[in-house]
Amino acid sequence: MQDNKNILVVGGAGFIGSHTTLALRDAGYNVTIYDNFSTGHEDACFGASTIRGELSDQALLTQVLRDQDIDCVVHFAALIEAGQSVIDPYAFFQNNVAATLSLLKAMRAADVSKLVFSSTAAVYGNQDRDLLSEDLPKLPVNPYGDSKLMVETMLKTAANAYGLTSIALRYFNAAGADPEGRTGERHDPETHLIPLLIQAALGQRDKFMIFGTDYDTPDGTCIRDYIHVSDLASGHVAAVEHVLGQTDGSFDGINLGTGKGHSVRDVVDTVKRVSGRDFLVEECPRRAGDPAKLVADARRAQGVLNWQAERSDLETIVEDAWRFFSARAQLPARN
Ligand SMILES: NC(=O)c1ccc[n+]([C@@H]2O[C@H](COP(=O)([O-])OP(=O)(O)OC[C@H]3O[C@@H](n4cnc5c(N)ncnc54)[C@H](O)[C@@H]3O)[C@@H](O)[C@H]2O)c1
Ligand SMILES: O=c1ccn([C@@H]2O[C@H](COP(=O)(O)OP(=O)(O)O[C@H]3O[C@H](CO)[C@@H](O)[C@H](O)[C@H]3O)[C@@H](O)[C@H]2O)c(=O)[nH]1
Repeated sequence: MQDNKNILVVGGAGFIGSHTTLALRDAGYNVTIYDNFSTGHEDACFGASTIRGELSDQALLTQVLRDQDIDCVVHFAALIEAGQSVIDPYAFFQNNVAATLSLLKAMRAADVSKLVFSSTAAVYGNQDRDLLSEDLPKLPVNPYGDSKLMVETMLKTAANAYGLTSIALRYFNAAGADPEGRTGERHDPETHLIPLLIQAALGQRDKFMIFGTDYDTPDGTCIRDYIHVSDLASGHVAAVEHVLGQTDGSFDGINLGTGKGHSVRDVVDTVKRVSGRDFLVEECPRRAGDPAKLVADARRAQGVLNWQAERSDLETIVEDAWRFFSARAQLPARN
């Protein structure tokens, strides 16, 4: 148990942040959430002390870091949709890069030197190999991946210059929901594969569209490595413990994935099977900015963090997400 360590979870009201907040509290940390609630939800903060603020507000962040006596920051706040980043890249560079620099400067001013950062598999782009290991050249194919790689570069330079100790967790495709149903994926508008399929199965959408059936993959659709959000949460707890135990400034980039890939068609079939419902599936042109295949080499996380995915077989991910979405479908409409 980590008594007395204070963690600031920036973007803690969002999908992965809310699950990580629960896991950090279960591990004995004191959590403060900092969020502008642009995509997060107040009822996903679970009574943690919450501050409404912008990632770009360096003065407020410096004050919060000092007042709360923060030992480590976990930074989730970002725009997250790769496809949208092709349409409006400046928004991604502003929110994901420029605003993150404000956070890093606030940490320096407040003398907080430990950080766990949400990076992404999108930094790898298209590579000619089955599994993506951390040492590969980074070749993002969309501005979202570029924006995350820029932050990784800032963290690497800050290790030498200012003694910042950080880990960039490069997660693959986050999915699923808290097994106890306390929180789940609530992006609005939703663009992610599994929630969209479940909404189609629940009759909340009239059809599901496959973006691209002409990729160089066995069934022509994109392949991704789906990782349960509860596994991501435990990966963050392990990363926080790791950086808190380090003394000198350092940077590390570590994959959080399973090492198994599933095509879009595999996921469609799994959602139909788990839900027991059929729905219309339409084949459409590719979505701009989608790499054909992203599957993790997940060994380094095991070696460095003693972490591996426990709940991430596709069936379990879809079952947990299905339970969460079905329960919410029973609730009265909210505005
Ligand atoms: N969802 C995935 O599959 C996935 C995969 C890889 C990496 N990531 C990364 O993980 C992180 C979290 O993703 P998520 O799916 O939980 O997204 P999310 O949109 O649910 O959560 C993001 C949170 O950050 C907050 N936020 C955004 N911009 C902010 C700002 N300028 N100031 C303050 N708060 C702000 C939002 O209100 C929200 O609570 C992101 O950095 C994303 O890039 C996500
Ligand atoms: O209606 C849809 C939605 C998605 N897809 C496909 O499903 C796959 C997964 O798409 P999506 O769920 O949107 O996730 P990604 O675009 O792979 O990006 C997610 O996963 C990345 C890591 O791999 C993260 O960095 C991003 O933040 C996160 O949005 C892709 O091939 C999409 O083309 C469809 O075919 N139809």
